[in-house]
Amino acid sequence: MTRAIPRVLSIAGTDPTGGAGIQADLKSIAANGGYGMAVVTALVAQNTQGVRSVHTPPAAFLREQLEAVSDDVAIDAVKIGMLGDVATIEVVGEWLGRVRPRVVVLDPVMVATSGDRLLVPEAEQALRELLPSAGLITPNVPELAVLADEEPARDWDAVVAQALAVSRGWGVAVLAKGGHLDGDLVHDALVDAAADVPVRALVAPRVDTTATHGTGCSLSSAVATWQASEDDWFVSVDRSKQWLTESLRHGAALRVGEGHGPVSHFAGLWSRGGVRTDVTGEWWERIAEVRAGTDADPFLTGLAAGTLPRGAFTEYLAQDAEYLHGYAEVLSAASALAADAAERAFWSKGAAECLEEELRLHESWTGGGRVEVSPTCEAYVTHLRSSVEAGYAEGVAAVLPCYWMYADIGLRLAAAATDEHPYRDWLVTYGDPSFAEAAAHARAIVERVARDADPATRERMWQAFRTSAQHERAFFAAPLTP
Ligand SMILES: Nc1ncnc2c1ncn2[C@@H]1O[C@H](COP(=O)(O)OP(=O)(O)O)[C@@H](O)[C@H]1O
Ligand SMILES: Cc1ncc(COP(=O)(O)OP(=O)(O)O)c(N)n1
Repeated sequence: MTRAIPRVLSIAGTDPTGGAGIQADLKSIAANGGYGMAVVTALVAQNTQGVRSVHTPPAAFLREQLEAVSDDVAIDAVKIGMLGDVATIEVVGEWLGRVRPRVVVLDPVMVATSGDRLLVPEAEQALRELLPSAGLITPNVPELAVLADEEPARDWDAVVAQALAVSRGWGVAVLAKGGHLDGDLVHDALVDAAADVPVRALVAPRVDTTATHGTGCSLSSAVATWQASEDDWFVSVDRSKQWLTESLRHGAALRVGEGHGPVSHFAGLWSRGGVRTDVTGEWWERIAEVRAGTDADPFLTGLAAGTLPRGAFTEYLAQDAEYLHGYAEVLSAASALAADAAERAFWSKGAAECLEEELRLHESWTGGGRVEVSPTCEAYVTHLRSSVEAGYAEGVAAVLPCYWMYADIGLRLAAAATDEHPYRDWLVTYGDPSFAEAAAHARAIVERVARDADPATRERMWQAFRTSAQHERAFFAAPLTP
C-alpha cells in the first residue's frame, strides 16, 4: 500500500538565502516525505550573516492567505515559525481556533542565530498565550527562557527544568533543544508534564560545523511532517533528528554564504541516489586544488610559453607513450567489463585511439623507441590497473581524470599554439574538439555509473578518481623534478 503523502502547511517568515524560514521548511517537509505548502507571515531581508530588515504584510492579507489554503486543501499538519508581532499572532491564533488542524508544531522563533530579533519584545506574552494551540513547541535555549520568564539555562538539567515548567504552565508538550549548549553530544528532550514519562531524552553526536542556520525551522517542519503519519511525538522527533544530523553533516559542502550556512536538506536522499545530482561535477570541484596546482606547474607554464627545454618535453612524451600502453590496456579491460554495448564500444574505441593516433604523434617526437618506465608512470598505471581490477565502476572513475584534465588543460594550451610555437603539433592535438567530446562522453558514462552505484561503491569511485587526478599532476611535474 502506498503511504499517503501528508499535506503540511508552514506558516512562517522568509529567508531569501533558503536556509531558514519558509524556504527551509518546504525543503524539510519534502525531504521527510511530505507535500509542503506555505503562508508568509513576514518578508525578511536576511542572509547567512544576519537580518537586514523585515516587512510584515497587512494582517488582513495574512488571513486571506490562510483561508485560501484551508478553504481548498485538507491540511494534515501545520508548522508555525516566525510570527513577528501581536497582530500576526492574533490572526494565526484565530485561524487555528477555527480550522483546528490535527497536528500543530509551533517553533517560537524570537531571535536568529545572528542575534537579530524576529519577534518584537511586546509580542512575547501574546506568543506565550498561543502555546496551548499547539501539540508541540520547539524552543531553543534562549526562547525557552523567555517562555519560562527566566534567565537562559546554562546546563542541560536547567533546560529540562524550564521545559517542564513551561509544559506544566501552558499545557503543551515541549521539545527542549540543546544546540546552544557545549559538548561533544547534543541533548534534546521531549518534555510533557502530563505524560506518564514526562522527560524522554534524545542524544546525538554534535556535528562540528558552522552550517547551523535554520536548524530549528528545519527540525520543527520535519517533526510536523512525521507526526501527520506517525501520531507519536517521540517517534516523529527521533526520525527528524536522524535526518537533521545527516543534513547537518553535509551542510558545509553546499558552500552557501559567508556566515552560518544552511543544512543540506536533501543530502541523505542524494547520497542514496533518490534524487539526481551531478556526482562528477562535485568530484571536479573537490579536485580544484589539484587542478590549480597542475595549471601552475612549471612544465605546463613552460610548455604554453614555448620555453620548456626540449629534453624535458621529449622525456615527458616518452613516458606518456609508456603510459598510453598501460592506459589502453585499462580501457580495454573497462570495455570488457561494460554491461552496456555503447559503453563497451566507447572504451574500446578509446583504447584503439590511444595506441594508434596518440602513439603515432609521440613517435614523431621520440623516434618511437621504448624507454624505462619512470616510477611516476609506473605508479599511475598500477593505480589504474588495480582500479579496473576492483570493478567497472572504480575502473571508469580512475580513467576519467586523464580524459577530463587533458581536455581541460588542452583548451588552454591550444590557445597558445601560434604558428611558430615549438610544440604546436602537440598543443593542437589536445585542443582538438574531438578530444573534448570524448572527455564529455567519458564523463557522462561515469556520471551514470556513479548515480546507479550504492554509496560505498560511489565512495570508492571518488577515491579512484581523486588518486588519478593526483597522478596526473605528478606526471606533468616529473620531467622538471630533479
Ligand atoms: N552542531 C550540531 N550538531 C548536531 N545537532 C545539532 C547541532 N546544532 C544544533 N543541533 C540540533 O539542531 C536542532 C535545533 O537546534 P538549536 O540550535 O538548539 O535550535 P535553533 O536552531 O532553533 O536555535 C536540535 O535538535 C539540536 O540538537
Ligand atoms: C524567517 C526566519 N524564521 C526563523 C529564523 C530562525 O531560524 P532557526 O531555525 O531558529 O535557525 P537559526 O537561524 O536561528 O539557527 C530565521 N532566521 N528566519
